[in-house]
Amino acid sequence: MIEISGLAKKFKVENPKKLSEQDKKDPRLAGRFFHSVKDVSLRCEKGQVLGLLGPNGAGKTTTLRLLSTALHPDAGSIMIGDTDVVNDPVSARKKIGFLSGSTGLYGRLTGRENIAYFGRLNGMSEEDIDARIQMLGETLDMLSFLDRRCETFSTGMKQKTSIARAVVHSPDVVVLDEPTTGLDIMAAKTVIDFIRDLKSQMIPVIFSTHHLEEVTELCDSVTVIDHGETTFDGSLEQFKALSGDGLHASFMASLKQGVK
Ligand SMILES: Nc1ncnc2c1ncn2[C@@H]1O[C@H](COP(=O)(O)OP(=O)(O)OP(=O)(O)O)[C@@H](O)[C@H]1O
Repeated sequence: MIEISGLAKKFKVENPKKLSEQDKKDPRLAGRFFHSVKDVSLRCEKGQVLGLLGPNGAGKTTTLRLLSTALHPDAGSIMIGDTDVVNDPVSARKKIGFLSGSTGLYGRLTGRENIAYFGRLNGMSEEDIDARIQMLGETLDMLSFLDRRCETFSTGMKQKTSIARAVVHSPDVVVLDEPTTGLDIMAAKTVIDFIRDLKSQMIPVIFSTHHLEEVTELCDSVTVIDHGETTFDGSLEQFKALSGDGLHASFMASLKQGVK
């Protein structure tokens, strides 16, 4: 189970002139600080898939980076089971598989070498790494290109390799930041099937997306973040019930109504 409550994170704005026009007008900008995440709470039970939705700049990536220990929050708590992520990030990191939108692969290493390197960082034996890569290679349909250098990879090949790398150590929970963005239909389907497979193993998954059809297909619960605050956190059924007019209308309603 993953439980986040009252999460907040602000960034010091070094050069206000460099802010985007959207950020300059954003009420989260206060003096020299931009309060990217102001009050985010969510809950994802064992074996559930949670879809994190929100407009551009809402604070989804910042929330997921806080959850994955890449950032330290200013306020709030994050629990994975009985592990306190904020106060014990080293233990928490072993439990989390995190796909960030920005992690690069080592271009001169093969896909297999990139994944194996992370396995070693996580203290896995060579035997376990080999077996795990074989399994992930099959599930993510990567066997045909695993032994090529990553610098030759397509976007889809890179994303599959990044996902395999994120979960090589068999984490208890998986956190994916926009895992299907930029992928073609076949690669996106493989990633969706992979998330479904994690769910069947009772591994909770939190992923951010702008694709509402992925939410219908995969999610048990939905959290909407708007301007750094949770405006909806509930089951897919409750989310659908926000409007009788489809998921897009539910999303719009979740922003307007500020339903908690
Ligand atoms: N290091 C930083 N310094 C200053 N502002 C930041 C920093 N990181 C993020 N922000 C701002 O915080 C806000 C939230 O950003 P974040 O990337 O979390 O949004 P998002 O919901 O993931 O957006 P998108 O859907 O576009 O990926 C944005 O306005 C962004 O410009």
